[in-house]
Amino acid sequence: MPTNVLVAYGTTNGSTAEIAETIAGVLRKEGLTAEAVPAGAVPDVAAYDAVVVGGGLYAGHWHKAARRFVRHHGKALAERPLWFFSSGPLDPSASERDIPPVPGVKKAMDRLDAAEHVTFGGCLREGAKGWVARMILRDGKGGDFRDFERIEAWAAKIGHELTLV
Ligand SMILES: Cc1cc2nc3c(=O)[nH]c(=O)nc-3n(C[C@H](O)[C@H](O)[C@H](O)COP(=O)(O)O)c2cc1C
Repeated sequence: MPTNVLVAYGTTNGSTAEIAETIAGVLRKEGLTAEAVPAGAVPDVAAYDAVVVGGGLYAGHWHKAARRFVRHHGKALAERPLWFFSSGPLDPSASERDIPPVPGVKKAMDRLDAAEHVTFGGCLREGAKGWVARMILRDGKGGDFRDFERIEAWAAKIGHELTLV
């Protein structure tokens, strides 16, 4: 049976979900079984051999659903190959240099022995929830800074690492 990978994500406005779907799609192309699922909708990770967890960044923290997910499933996650990603910066910085995980995510990485963390650019579009989002958009500071080439390359690397096991 092919390795079964869960890509769990925490999102408010859907852009992290699209990153997670892209990662799962690349892993499937690599011959693995993979699905992207909202972190809050995963009751159990027992069926998965490896896990990727991603969250949108909000005020210096991972999205709440991603934080809860790693807290609730910590023991099982620590027993599996594990990767983290964040999606946040609304500028090209994430494509230009490595942006380290926010402190809470770094702590979870150390605790659960995650293999790697990557920060991808974020996305904020018209219709985003909340008054802060509306203010950012009003100031012309929104946009889509996700680098799907980089996302796909990262997913392919995970796929290779899992098929080597
Ligand atoms: C209220 C608010 C707070 C944010 N805080 C951060 C932040 O602390 N760091 C960051 O890099 N991006 C921040 N962002 C940008 C979001 O992380 C970005 O829009 C991300 O793509 C959202 O993911 P989602 O669409 O999956 O919810 C913030 C956006 C909003 C609207």
